[in-house]
Amino acid sequence: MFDSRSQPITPLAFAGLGLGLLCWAFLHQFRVYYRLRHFPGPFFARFTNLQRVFWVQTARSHEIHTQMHNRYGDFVRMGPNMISISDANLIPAVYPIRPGVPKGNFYRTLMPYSRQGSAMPLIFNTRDEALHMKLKKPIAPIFSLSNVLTFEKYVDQILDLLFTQLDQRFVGRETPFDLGEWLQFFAFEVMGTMTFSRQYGFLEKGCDGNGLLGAIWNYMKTAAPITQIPWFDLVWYKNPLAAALRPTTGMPILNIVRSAIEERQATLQKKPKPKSTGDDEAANRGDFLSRFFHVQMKDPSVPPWAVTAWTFSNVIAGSDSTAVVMKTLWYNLLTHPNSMQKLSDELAQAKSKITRPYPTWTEVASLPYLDACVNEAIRLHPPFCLPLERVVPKEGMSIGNGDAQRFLPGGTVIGMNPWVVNRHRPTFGDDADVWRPERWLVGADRYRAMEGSVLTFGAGRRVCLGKNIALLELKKLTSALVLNYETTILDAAQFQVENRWFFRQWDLQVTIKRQS
Ligand code: HEM
Repeated sequence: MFDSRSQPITPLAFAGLGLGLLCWAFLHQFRVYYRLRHFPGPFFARFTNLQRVFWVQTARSHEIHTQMHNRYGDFVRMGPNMISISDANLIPAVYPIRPGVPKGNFYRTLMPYSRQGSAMPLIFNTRDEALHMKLKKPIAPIFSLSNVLTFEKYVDQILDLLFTQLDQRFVGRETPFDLGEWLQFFAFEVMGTMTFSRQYGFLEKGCDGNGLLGAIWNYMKTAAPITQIPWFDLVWYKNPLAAALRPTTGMPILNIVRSAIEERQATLQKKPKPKSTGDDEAANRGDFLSRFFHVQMKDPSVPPWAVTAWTFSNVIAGSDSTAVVMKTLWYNLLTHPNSMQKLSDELAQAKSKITRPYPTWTEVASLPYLDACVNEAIRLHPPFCLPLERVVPKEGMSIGNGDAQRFLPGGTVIGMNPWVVNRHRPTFGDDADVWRPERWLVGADRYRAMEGSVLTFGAGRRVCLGKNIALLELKKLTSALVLNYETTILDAAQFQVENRWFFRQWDLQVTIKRQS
């Protein structure tokens, strides 16, 4: 009888095995190269994603992606299996409302990972379309505009805190300070208060005292290069051995969320249980956390960890992103005195009386110039600036019209970079790179066309859930600041940007006085 254990492995067998592996690797690489050979792109992108990693590490990948599209056209092969698309008209094809074009592994790298458990899926990062619906459907109504307005009182509360601090620390002292940092503090405090009625203390202390903001930035910076080679995430970060040996980057944020939830759970347990779960009205007067608990109580199909996932989503997706747009908006208002003057005149001459010191949403929501400035800032500086990746369904799909139509085989990763799309010249004009709010004031049809072509909030099935909250904050904060303060930028050249997938800015040094 043949006994394999007794057969020594000969050098010849080794050589055969090595040769077999080499052939397999070669054929695999050739197949990967061949599938997308029709798409133009930089040479190395046909064979490796490392170039994409390198681009991210330069912190200027938005510029590199723009150059690539200028050079190669609307469809660019940026990796062996990745096609980047730049034509704003193709947004509905790449990001359809229907299911079937799920998010790619890019998003797995953005899942928080803890030592206790595995990666936590959030509405934002889950690739599983059924789970996405399960998480999103029960809470989507909370984010509708009418519901969001029930959170307006929280914005006023934080505006009050911001103004008190600005008055005490900077007004009348000619002391320069980083307005960008204070806008970030503001956005975080608003989300913390709306979400779990807690302030982090950034505004009161005037700094990132507990290191939360640093931790979030670190989390984004660590994840950014890995998003381009997601397999590496499993080897280097998301496995029990790696997690046991070093702290995971998402931990401090999760800890704050968990402690707020535990505190609330303890309070709820002390209270007498309601006779029915039907008191929607009472629950909907509270913060997000009370509404999330209410939703969970009413719907047994909601997973037990959903409240943590929803709460974490609010903190991580809703604070820094809004702050980034605020910073761009303020940088541009301060460096374009003409825009500042127009906005100030609009507020002064508004037909309906504007409440001081904090205008209400109803008073400012439809002021055309304010709206144009907000839209222009949203267009010019998207806070998430790498292609938002999706996976082509296995039957493949055709994208584009006429001669420009391309067939993408199943499994191909496709995506559009909001920075590139928002500067699509045929859509936004030849001056797409510059601040010009007036482009939004040329009629309803043009406005709608441009609005549908801005990718800052994503699009389709996975479009941002918190857009109404962001707009509420942006319009209220901007109008309140313009009405109450006279702000002067010190040195516009100091303002810097850094794109690590999350695309943030630094150093918006200003001085302020109270408006006379
Ligand atoms: C100016 C501010 C904001 C910007 C630019 C922004 C941008 C985005 C983008 C680009 C996406 C989709 C990403 C993709 O396709 O991969 C997204 C999704 C999401 N955003 Fe926002 N966001 C902002 C504010 C907020 C706020 C304030 C909240 C919540 C309070 C929020 C919650 C979410 C959630 C839950 C999703 C996931 C939606 C889904 O997958 O169904 N965002 N956001």
